[in-house]
Amino acid sequence: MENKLSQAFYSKALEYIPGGVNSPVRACKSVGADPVFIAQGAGARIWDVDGREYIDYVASWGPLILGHAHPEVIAAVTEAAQEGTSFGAPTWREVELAQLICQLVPSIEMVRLVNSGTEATMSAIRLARGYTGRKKIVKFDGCYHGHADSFLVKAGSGVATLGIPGSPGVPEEIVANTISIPYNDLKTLKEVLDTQGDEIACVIVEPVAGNMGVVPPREDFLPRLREWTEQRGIVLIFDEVITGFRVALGGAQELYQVKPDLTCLGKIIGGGLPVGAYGGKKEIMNQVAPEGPVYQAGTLSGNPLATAAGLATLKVLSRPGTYEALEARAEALAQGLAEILKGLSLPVKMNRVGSMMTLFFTNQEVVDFNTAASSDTKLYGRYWRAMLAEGIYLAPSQFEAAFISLAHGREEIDETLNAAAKVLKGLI
Ligand SMILES: Cc1ncc(COP(=O)(O)O)c(C=O)c1O
Ligand SMILES: N[C@H](C=O)CCC(=O)O
Repeated sequence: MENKLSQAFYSKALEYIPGGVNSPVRACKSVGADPVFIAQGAGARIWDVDGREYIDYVASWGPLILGHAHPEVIAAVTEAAQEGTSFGAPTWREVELAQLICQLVPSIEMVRLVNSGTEATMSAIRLARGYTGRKKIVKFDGCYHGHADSFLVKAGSGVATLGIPGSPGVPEEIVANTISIPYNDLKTLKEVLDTQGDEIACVIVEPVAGNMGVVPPREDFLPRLREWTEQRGIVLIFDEVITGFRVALGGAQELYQVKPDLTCLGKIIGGGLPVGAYGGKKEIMNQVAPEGPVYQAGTLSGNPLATAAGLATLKVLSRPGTYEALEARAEALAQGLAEILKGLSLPVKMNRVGSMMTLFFTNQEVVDFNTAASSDTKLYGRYWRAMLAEGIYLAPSQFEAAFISLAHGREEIDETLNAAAKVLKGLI
């Protein structure tokens, strides 16, 4: 594979950027490859700096649900940029975006915009602690909530990919207040809530896990979580940074009909520009400064370009039939892959919720991090490299999701299935 320019950029990057990348999973270490440097994207496709074309299932790790360089998003960002890129003062698009989020996400009555998913989750747990006057937080093994100190305990995504148990630099005193328990495990959850409930400020959960690969919630997991936290005055936080506007217009809370107290958003609401948000019940959100005492701020928060891209994206997503179209494409891909796998004796399990899916290279049903971790990551690496050679760009880790966008049409799905048929046969 001709990749001279990617190699040259990577060599230079290694001199100036730790590991040559600005986020660890991009380094492709776990799939035994060097990163491909991307030059441009359009619709479902991207091109690397050496001119090779790929069908993209990373979608910037989820934000690009409309595909790359969607004309309405580009027009909105261009118009906003011509008016000025940042003011550090209130602007009208922030209010429009906040209103739209409150209208579309069932549990959100008020929302604060920030610059990343990490800022959103970090601020949400501070708010939950401030509101309840309690210190402990509960999270689930293999879920990833960004890289704030409190979350770097048995975390998913790059932390799981690189096999890092926690992180040096995170004080023990901080993570002593983080309890991490298995996903989908109601028995352990009940025990923890029964024994430590009055010290617990919040439970934070990915309502569909995406950062240990895709793991759907068991049928009673979210309803019990809601019921038991409410009974104990614990704030329930849905981290919908991936699932927000992905699995339904109103996110996982709409899909599963469970309302959290606070919701964290990011990715799609920025249409590919840096953004995050946390919102929920007015009674809790009113505790945020300057209305209340819980401090949180941001120089670029509510940025005109990011809010313009987010508004344009949400407007397209709000059109009738959008999620049905997305589901049809994802289902076609999933069915095609299932057909291919049926004829092969490969240890592969597929998990999918709407337009997010993962092929786990294991014989076990994947319901939590332990079962996800039973995957043969070396085999995934072989699959990834062979798919890349066929022009299919997948997440360079077993513990991530593949994202289907509205730009993935029949042509892209068929090309992907042809490649997968060839590659999966070659793995036997
Ligand atoms: C569920 C979830 N929460 C939080 C984050 C953190 O978001 P960001 O990378 O924008 O800080 C991510 C992704 O990185 C995520 O997938
Ligand atoms: N899984 C992460 C986010 O969802 C991947 C993004 C990153 O850490 O670079």
